[in-house]
Amino acid sequence: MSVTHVDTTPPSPVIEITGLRKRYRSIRRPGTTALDGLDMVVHRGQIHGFLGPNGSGKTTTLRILLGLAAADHGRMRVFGRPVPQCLPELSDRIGAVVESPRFFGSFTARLTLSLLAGTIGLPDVRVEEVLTAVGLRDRADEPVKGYSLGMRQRLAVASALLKDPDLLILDEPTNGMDPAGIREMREMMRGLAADGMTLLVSSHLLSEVEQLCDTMTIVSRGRRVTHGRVADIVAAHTSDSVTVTLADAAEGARAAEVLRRAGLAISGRAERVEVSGAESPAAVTRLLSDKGIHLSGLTRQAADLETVFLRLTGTAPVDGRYPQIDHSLLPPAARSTPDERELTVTVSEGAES
Ligand SMILES: Nc1ncnc2c1ncn2[C@@H]1O[C@H](COP(=O)(O)OP(=O)(O)OP(=O)(O)O)[C@@H](O)[C@H]1O
Repeated sequence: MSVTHVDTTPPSPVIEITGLRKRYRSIRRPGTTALDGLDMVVHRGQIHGFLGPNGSGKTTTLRILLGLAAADHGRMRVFGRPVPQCLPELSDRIGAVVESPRFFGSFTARLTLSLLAGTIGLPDVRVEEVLTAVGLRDRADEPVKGYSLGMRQRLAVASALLKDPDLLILDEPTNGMDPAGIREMREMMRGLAADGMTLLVSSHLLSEVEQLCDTMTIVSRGRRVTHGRVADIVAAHTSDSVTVTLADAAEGARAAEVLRRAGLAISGRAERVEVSGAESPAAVTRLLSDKGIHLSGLTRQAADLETVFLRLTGTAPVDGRYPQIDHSLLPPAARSTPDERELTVTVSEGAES
């Protein structure tokens, strides 16, 4: 009889960042703390949104992760290997568009990619594959100088895809694009994730992250303020209010009276009554049906996403208190005190400003 061993070890995260700190120093001006103990975890197969207002440290984090800048402190692992030390051995597995893409304007996209493919020993068939993946094949023989911003971004993504990476890192990939371009970019990223790629995508727009990403890390002033599944974070900040619609204004008044007597806060008027403080929408339905009042409709009030984002990122972190995490949103296993986390931080030498 053969015995099958099932490996129950959870796969290590694709990206694991702990306590990352970076201060840009200046001789003439006071320095800037860009990262103040940032933590982030990205698991395999996710599209992970890295969300924060302008200046919150997203680009700095991505640059450090890719070895384009050095951290002052912190620990980073990609595919379980420490970086930046192991970046050379990981380079084939990571594609990134972090700096503004620059191309020779008189070259076509096909020529640009073909030259890049040649330098890493890839055949031209790979160029055709990436042109198809980013939806540029029809325009691939036009000079890049005639390309829109969205097309240039797609060309940049195509160049990052040439080596068929397992992890793709994109810094604000839809910046400056029109709605059609944003939609195309989103569909392209979803297609890549569907093929098994892990994506880390930075953005300052919650609505964009909500439409694209499975999970996210929200950062403010160089610290993580919350992280987890996008749907869970949005739900956790959704208002508990519901709007019930009754047959007419008289029925609305009766319903309002019943709900008020049950201790719920009521607003609105006529046949639409807004209720907050109920345990659940079902509790509202039950209270009313017990009194013979029947609803024509019940809607949960949607979260105002931008308000959620501002509430999370608007919290003023206190310097020296690290990290500022919304513990209420973490799964119990992930909760630890800031002090416990501080112990896991190692120092990497060699800061670059
Ligand atoms: N090379 C640099 N020298 C000095 N300060 C810098 C440098 N790069 C970034 N900063 C500062 O570090 C902070 C974080 O900047 P960073 O670009 O990482 O934020 P971001 O979240 O990517 O912002 P954005 O969404 O505007 O791109 C900001 O205060 C920024 O002004």
